[in-house]
Amino acid sequence: MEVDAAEIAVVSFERVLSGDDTAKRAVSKEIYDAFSTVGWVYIKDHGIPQTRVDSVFELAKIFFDLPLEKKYSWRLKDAKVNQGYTGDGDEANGGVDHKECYEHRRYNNDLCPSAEELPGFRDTLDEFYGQCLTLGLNVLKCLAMALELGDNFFDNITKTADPQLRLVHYPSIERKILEQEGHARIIPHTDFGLCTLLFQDQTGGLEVDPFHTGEFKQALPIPGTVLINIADLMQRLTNGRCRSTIHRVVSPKTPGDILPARYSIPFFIHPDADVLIDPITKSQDEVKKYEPVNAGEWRVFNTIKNYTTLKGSSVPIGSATAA
Ligand SMILES: O=C(O)CCC(=O)C(=O)O
Ligand SMILES: [Fe+2]
Repeated sequence: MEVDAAEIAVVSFERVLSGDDTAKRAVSKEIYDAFSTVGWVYIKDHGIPQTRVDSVFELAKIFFDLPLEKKYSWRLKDAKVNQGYTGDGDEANGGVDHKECYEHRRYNNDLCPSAEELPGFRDTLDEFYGQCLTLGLNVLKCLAMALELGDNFFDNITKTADPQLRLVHYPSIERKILEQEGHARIIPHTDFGLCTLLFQDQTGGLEVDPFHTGEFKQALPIPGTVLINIADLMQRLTNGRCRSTIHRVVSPKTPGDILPARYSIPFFIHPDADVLIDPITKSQDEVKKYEPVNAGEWRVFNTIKNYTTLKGSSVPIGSATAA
């Protein structure tokens, strides 16, 4: 079945990195327009060198090519930390994902290959992590500007935040396995933090359901860009103004019975654990659409929900969406 491309704006960040205040305001509006409609935007001229992005993709390939036993020596064990390796089948939320991941953190990062085990891995990921965090916070500064929250609003709720840099490998697989009912490379879900930066390779298969009608559209790879999508806590915080939209990864639109492998690199930005996410209303009459939630509890609850291997523990909190 043919699936159209989603209408996701491509916004140049050059005017934010080197422009004046008027230029920044114009970009902020473009970003807000995207976040309040489809919930996704492509950012180009984002300042992270392509050579760096390429080197992280190469390291991901080297890492995932290691024997399974070796990868399991860094196995993610604790949802509160949510760092390390998860094998194919370890993460699922009501369906079957065909993927393996490695999660990298800045403070809690014990389950990371050492320089002896995988030369350059930790250092490169640490640096890339810093670049993603800077870019993400700059994008959030634009959003704060557009929402008139005060430019440092998001800096103030992410001071000790420990976002998660994820390497994802979707192995080459038979089309007929992936296209079974309930199976996908990653099943439909929304992300649950504030927002996600997403670097993808050229394989394709990422799809977004922008208006939750069940009509998925392709979020095509565009070289040199990073996709940014709104996640659940931002939707709650902005009382629904910014939209956390459902997405999935399915078969790429290429012919053949065997699908090629795909790699992607999401970077999930979460607020500080002690922050209360209470919807911000713009007038006295505006009704809050969501209950306040504690950001730390929210993250742990949703992580546990996603990992089939971590289901033992539980954290009392209201219902939430996936991945
Ligand atoms: O691989 C992708 O393009 C999307 C990954 C994703 O949605 C996620 O990890 O939450
Ligand atoms: Fe996602």
